[in-house]
Amino acid sequence: MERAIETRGLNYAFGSGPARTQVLFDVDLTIHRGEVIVLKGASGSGKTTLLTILACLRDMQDGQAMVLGEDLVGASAGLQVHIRRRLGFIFQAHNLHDALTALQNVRLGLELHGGKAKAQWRDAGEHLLGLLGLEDRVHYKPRNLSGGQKQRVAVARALIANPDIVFADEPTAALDAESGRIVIEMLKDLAEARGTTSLIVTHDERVVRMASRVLTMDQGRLVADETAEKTDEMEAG
Ligand SMILES: Nc1ncnc2c1ncn2[C@@H]1O[C@H](COP(=O)(O)OP(=O)(O)OP(=O)(O)O)[C@@H](O)[C@H]1O
Repeated sequence: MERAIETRGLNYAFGSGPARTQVLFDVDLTIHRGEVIVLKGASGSGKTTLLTILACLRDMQDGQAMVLGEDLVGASAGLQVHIRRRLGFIFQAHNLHDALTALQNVRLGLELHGGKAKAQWRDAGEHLLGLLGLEDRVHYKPRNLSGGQKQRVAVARALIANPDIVFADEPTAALDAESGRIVIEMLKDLAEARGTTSLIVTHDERVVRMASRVLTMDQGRLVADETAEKTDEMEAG
């Protein structure tokens, strides 16, 4: 199976000199295409730090990491941008643009990519917003949307450009149970249909139960790696 993410001996520290605090220790991780993975662990255990390194939002310091076949060690700013174009981001602070409607905000997710033809993005954007239960909010501006609705717009924006890996940090925190389930189901459908990989940092037990694999961090180390039993299908081959 093709690898989406691979790390070996990854270490990371904040600060320098006497203020230096190491927050990631010797992280070894292999994630294949099409896996929907939850990363959990106590507050401060290093989940967000690991996520932002793998998402090329933070420079590597020590160890090895490959993302989508590209080496992050010594990666130039240009290479980091190239990798980031193949990623989707769903963060808690959804950062929607106030002056734009829901649909226009979703379009922003494409501007870095320039992938889809103009006529298509609109349909794709409306389709995604519809799947997320926002068909009657397509032309609303963020100030007229609830927190959970804004979060769903951010999900659509992250997915519009067909990313190879989706990085999500507490994507369901602002959502009710049903909306949260829909978002995770979408990520699972994309995994199935396109081999999209998702790495989801969450404390939400409902999300943990839906993941195909659950990684647990404790004080900067990966301490557990559990694969959910496949009950409804057999592994091909
Ligand atoms: N910019 C920073 N400067 C210094 N220390 C930081 C910085 N960002 C995070 N840390 C520290 O690194 C450690 C790991 O933080 P991180 O945000 O990765 O944890 P987390 O597992 O995502 O926590 P949470 O579940 O609360 O979001 C914590 O001790 C935190 O205080």
